[in-house]
Amino acid sequence: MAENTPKPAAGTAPAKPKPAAPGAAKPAAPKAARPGAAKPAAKPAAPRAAAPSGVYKKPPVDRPDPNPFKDSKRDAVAGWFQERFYVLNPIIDYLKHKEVPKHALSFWYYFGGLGLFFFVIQILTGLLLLQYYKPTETDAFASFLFIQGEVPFGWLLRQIHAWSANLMIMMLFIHMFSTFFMKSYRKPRELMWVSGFVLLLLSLGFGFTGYLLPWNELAFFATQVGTEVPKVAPGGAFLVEILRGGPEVGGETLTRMFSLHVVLLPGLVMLVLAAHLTLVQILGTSAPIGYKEAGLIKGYDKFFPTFLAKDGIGWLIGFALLIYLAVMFPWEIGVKANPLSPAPLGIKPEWYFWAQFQLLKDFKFEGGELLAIILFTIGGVVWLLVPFIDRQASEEKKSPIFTIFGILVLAFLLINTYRVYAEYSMLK
Ligand code: HEM
Ligand code: HEM
Repeated sequence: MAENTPKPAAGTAPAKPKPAAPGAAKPAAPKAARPGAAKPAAKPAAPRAAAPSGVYKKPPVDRPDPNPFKDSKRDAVAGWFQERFYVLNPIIDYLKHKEVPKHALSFWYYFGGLGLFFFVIQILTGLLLLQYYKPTETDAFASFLFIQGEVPFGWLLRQIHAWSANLMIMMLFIHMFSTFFMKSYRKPRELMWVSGFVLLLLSLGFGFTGYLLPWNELAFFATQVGTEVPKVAPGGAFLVEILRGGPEVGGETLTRMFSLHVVLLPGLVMLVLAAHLTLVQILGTSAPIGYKEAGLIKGYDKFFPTFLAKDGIGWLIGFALLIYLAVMFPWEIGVKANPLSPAPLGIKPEWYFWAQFQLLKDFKFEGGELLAIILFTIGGVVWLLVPFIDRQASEEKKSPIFTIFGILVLAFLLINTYRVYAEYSMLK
């Protein structure tokens, strides 16, 4: 009997129960009243031949058996779920066959998973911080001090949240550039690139909005500088007011940054992330152009469970690094923000905005800031559309021009970031 299969061995998939397809194994014959059904199944199914001639009788509908599993044994957990969610069986079967190619560059496939890992850490620690954090001008810094000094392990939570934010963004940059240089964005993975790019923007938004929350001096003035930027663009003054909740950074800004940080951004990230990860599952992992033809693929790992287990090792290493950094290199607490005091020396944003920050500093001539914003926006749009512009890669042909473009973008980011680092480390 199909439903009554012998007990499957632990770890192996239990034999698939037959879904209640119409007309499947079980004859539809005795259509017993469905439990809970309002009316008993119309009339007992009369044999078709017995219909009096001339009177049209609808043929009986062949409904699925409401419980095709009544005789099955329910002792295997996986089997129990499979009975209830059998419509998902084709998807599970599909995922079981997913494979990840092994080659010299396989190492770079771990960074997307690491970004995901640090994001999960952010959600967990963020929710715990929320139990004590108070997002008001008067209480924010005090609650932040309370978390750091009084709450049991509060200091560790805050340090983990702050370090994991940095590690997450670092992983995303590595993930983005590695997928760029492997040309993983090429057909049919364009939307993986586009959704990934949106995720990077949202994650930068997380960093920007979170930075103000401790309400210390550095965060306050950095947010003032950061929210000032759009002002030079047409309609920018309006955007600045929206961001700040008024003409200046103040309590309203804190409320806005807080709500963006803990409500809007998490919701948006979850949506886009769901799309990104679904695409990862549907389209699978790409291999660099020409690798297969040149015999450079050394084999394949099953995604479930082999690659996932390897991902897990990466997460353990990431976690160890995170705890080490959080304990050994605590982020400073600073002093409470005072909007009336003059801006102290050395105000700068988080490191992941340094390249743009430097560009704005370099373009300090008449109209320069607007030009910098325009250049950056055009650069961002081209970067977003790369999968659609790089036709060569989509035809599985090498596209060295795009590799050079990627190297230039990376060099620009690294050099400008280093310039800010060098300049500001001298101020200390
Ligand atoms: C649902 C997810 C999240 C929640 C509920 C949350 C919540 C919070 C709260 C309550 C604070 C203020 C406490 C404090 O400053 O120590 C905070 C700070 C912060 N958050 Fe989040 N957060 C989340 C996700 C993220 C993500 C994904 C990132 C970055 C990519 C991030 C980056 C930051 C940063 C940089 C700070 C300031 C850290 C500091 O200097 O103390 N957060 N977050
Ligand atoms: C929260 C942010 C992100 C998460 C959690 C994430 C997660 C992942 C994961 C788990 C994979 C599969 C394994 C791998 O190749 O690493 C993947 C693949 C991919 N991601 Fe992301 N990603 C994020 C952001 C990005 C960004 C910023 C980009 C680029 C702009 C991007 C582009 C891609 C592409 C093109 C692939 C396909 C890789 C291939 O098939 O070789 N992702 N992502």
